[in-house]
Amino acid sequence: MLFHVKMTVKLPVDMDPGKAFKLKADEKELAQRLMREGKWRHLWRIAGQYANYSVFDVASVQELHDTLMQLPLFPYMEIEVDPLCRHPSSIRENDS
Ligand SMILES: O=C(O)CC1=CCC(=O)O1
Repeated sequence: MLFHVKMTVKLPVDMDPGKAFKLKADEKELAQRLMREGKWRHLWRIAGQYANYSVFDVASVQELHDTLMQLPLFPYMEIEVDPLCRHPSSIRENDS
């Protein structure tokens, strides 16, 4: 199942810089593992914002929820999720 996810990061302005650095490093490590596993298909920066558009490919809504909740930055993100399905006019046969 494919999901389009918008993540907007809102770190407290007074967060300790060392803590922020560690959170971002841990987030990157987990994100790259999920990308290697094929679960985090796309990760795009939204220009001019501390936010991203991502596409996740997971087995269920529950797996998406569990995955998002384990992200180190989860407590500091606003997350919007849209489920995706195939568009009948798409020419990309393998994009399911
Ligand atoms: O910087 C972001 O948009 C949040 C994030 C997601 C994966 C990552 O490494 O950072």
